Amino acid sequence: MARPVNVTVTGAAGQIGYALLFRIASGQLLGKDTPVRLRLLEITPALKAAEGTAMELADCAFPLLDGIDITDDAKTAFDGVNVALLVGARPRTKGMERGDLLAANGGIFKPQGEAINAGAAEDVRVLVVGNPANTNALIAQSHAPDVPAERFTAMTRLDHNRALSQLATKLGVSVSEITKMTIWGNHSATQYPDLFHAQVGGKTAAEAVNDQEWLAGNFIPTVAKRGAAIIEARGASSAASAANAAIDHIYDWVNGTPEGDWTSMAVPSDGSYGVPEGLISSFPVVCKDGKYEIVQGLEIDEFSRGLIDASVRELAEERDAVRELGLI
Ligand SMILES: NC(=O)C1=CN([C@@H]2O[C@H](COP(=O)(O)OP(=O)(O)OC[C@H]3O[C@@H](n4cnc5c(N)ncnc54)[C@H](O)[C@@H]3O)[C@@H](O)[C@H]2O)C=CC1
Ligand SMILES: O=C([O-])CC(=O)C(=O)O
Repeated sequence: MARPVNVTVTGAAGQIGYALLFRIASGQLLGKDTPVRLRLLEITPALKAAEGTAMELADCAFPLLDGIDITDDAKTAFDGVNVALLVGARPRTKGMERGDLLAANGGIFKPQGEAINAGAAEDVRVLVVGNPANTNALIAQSHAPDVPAERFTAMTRLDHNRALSQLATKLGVSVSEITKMTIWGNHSATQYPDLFHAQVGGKTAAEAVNDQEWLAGNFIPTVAKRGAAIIEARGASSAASAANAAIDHIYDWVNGTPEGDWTSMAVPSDGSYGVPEGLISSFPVVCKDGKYEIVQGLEIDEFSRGLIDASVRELAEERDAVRELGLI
């Protein structure tokens, strides 16, 4: 049996945490041969609830679960961490301005970035789920100068999976018949799900759909606003589907994307496709040998260009706002 991998989950007592931890412990994050040691980071008032979840994890008797530690101290939580899932964040509440939200999250992601810098394992991989995910990842990354920047990523895999599902339903095909879906930009309503490079039945998805009105007026807004639609329907934000996407993101990063396919991850831009260097923006990526690479050379038409630019502009504004607040 391989050596146990240290997986830290922040916000472990929250709703995504509850949907995520059991799947990690059962081997779905890293594979059926890899034991995991879980570290749960919570704020002090939520430690008791995290203990309850840990009791339930114990009651599952997962053979791959090597141990569980619970803490409210970021330094302890990230000491020796191999996979860091940063889920806990400060949600926007009534009357809160955008700047207040960014500042409150800065108070979470700055110390967590510092703790990752201080104690993480050499091979650490970080996925930020907590919103605003891309900018929270940027804050954490900027406080971890000794960790390679590309190890900090943010989650757009839920958007990617939502896009696959919407397209499959429209075309009456299985999601497994669709490859090369891409989400560009920010995990927000400005994101751009791209059907001009997705493939289905030997054509691009845009050709297979052959309905620009549906693509622009229905598909894109449905995917981009799906989070809000779930909140409206469920009375709570997406949790199981978000946990599922986090599992997919890390699993593919570690084990590779399937041959001939790619996935979407928000990663630090190297300037590809005109996205300013350093912004943590969603791109098509291929994962291999435990690393990801941004897919190069895709032709971007005027329609896609405008939508990618708009989402990237929003990311640049968020970066400028956190810079002004002294958070990066
Ligand atoms: N990127 C994506 O696609 C998605 C992101 N999200 C975001 O994920 C985040 C978590 O969602 P839920 O689990 O539903 O929220 P939740 O409110 O149920 O749980 C969040 C947990 O984080 C904890 N927390 C707060 N500050 C913390 C800190 N400094 N350290 C450790 N834990 C801390 C809270 O005590 C709480 O238990 C939210 O920001 C949500 O908007 C949700 C769905 C999709
Ligand atoms: O809006 C939220 O809090 C949840 C979210 O990110 C999503 O479902 O995409």
